Amino acid sequence: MTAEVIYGNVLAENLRLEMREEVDALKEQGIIPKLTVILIGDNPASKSYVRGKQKASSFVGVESNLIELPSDATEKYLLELIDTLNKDSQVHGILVQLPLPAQIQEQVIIEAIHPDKDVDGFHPVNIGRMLTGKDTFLPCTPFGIITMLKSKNIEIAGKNAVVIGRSNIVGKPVGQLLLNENATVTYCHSKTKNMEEHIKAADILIVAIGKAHFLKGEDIKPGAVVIDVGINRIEDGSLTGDVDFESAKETASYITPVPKGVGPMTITMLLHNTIKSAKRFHQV
Ligand SMILES: NC(=O)C1=CN([C@@H]2O[C@H](COP(=O)(O)OP(=O)(O)OC[C@H]3O[C@@H](n4cnc5c(N)ncnc54)[C@H](OP(=O)(O)O)[C@@H]3O)[C@@H](O)[C@H]2O)C=CC1
Ligand SMILES: Nc1nc(=O)c2c([nH]1)NC[C@@H]1CN(c3ccc(C(=O)N[C@@H](CCC(=O)O)C(=O)O)cc3)C=[N+]21
Repeated sequence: MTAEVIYGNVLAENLRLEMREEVDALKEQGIIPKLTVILIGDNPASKSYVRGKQKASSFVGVESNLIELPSDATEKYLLELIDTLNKDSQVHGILVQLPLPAQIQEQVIIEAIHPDKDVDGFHPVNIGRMLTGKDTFLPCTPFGIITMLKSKNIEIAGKNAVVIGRSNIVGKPVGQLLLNENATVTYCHSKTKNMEEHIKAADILIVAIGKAHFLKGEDIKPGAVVIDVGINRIEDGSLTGDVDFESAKETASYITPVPKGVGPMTITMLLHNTIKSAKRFHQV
């Protein structure tokens, strides 16, 4: 079997075209969705993601404002900046690019962003709302993954979904969203025993660990759906996922590539959340 490739970039482009129309209509009512991105330090990967976000925002018509801080910026300064943005009625979404330098505690910053402007969906209030299945900002990468599965009418209910990785931004929330869709969810992580057995039993596999070519075609059940979240820069400078795409596509039924897979969907869901926030603020 050769898998059907789910191109996130194609789906993302279609969704962005729809969003552009929605934003045009909002602008006619005087509403301009606005996202503020805070980038601390000069990590090249972070800079590259932030550029992607800026480009996509301008395509859709979402106003996007980038605030760059030096790598020695203090937690106190960042908290004051967030407080100002929380109070700024023109700003609908605030995103602080992760990871943060060591002197700044990630959780303190995440909790300082007002839940109504937390378009990343990382605030505990929004995580709690997601957990209980309430309407909220869903974390962008997990939301993008569910949207990709649904775009291909892939059945989730009753399936064995295995998530490899348990970070707060990807692994844990994607498992929760799959559970909300009635999958039977297993999480694997660095302490998991007999991981091969879990992987072999998976109908839907989400790989989010950050290790190039970790998963091979021979590891998976024939016909499994494979979602590759990993972004790894390898020796030759190119990007590759956590999945050995060439071998896995011979065994899987559906597979996502890297690049052009989950990454562009993450950015698209960020714009979706920003537009949602603007609409909610203006009660439309
Ligand atoms: N495409 C996109 O939009 C996005 C892509 N990414 C990419 O996804 C990948 C994961 O990111 P993130 O979740 O932030 O990563 P983290 O580094 O925060 O977490 C990695 C997770 O993988 C687990 N893990 C690591 N090695 C193994 C192993 N050999 N076997 C089993 N589990 C393992 C860790 O386990 P433990 O908890 O036990 O340490 C941890 O839970 C990265 O490549 C990142 O760049 C991230 C965000 C968005
Ligand atoms: N507060 C916060 N929110 C995030 O959502 C967040 C973050 N911090 N920190 C880092 C991770 C990573 N992330 C990516 C987004 C897009 C691509 C993406 O578009 N990738 C392209 C390739 C881009 C390229 O060529 O460099 C692709 O896969 O096709 C990748 C990774 C968001 N993250």
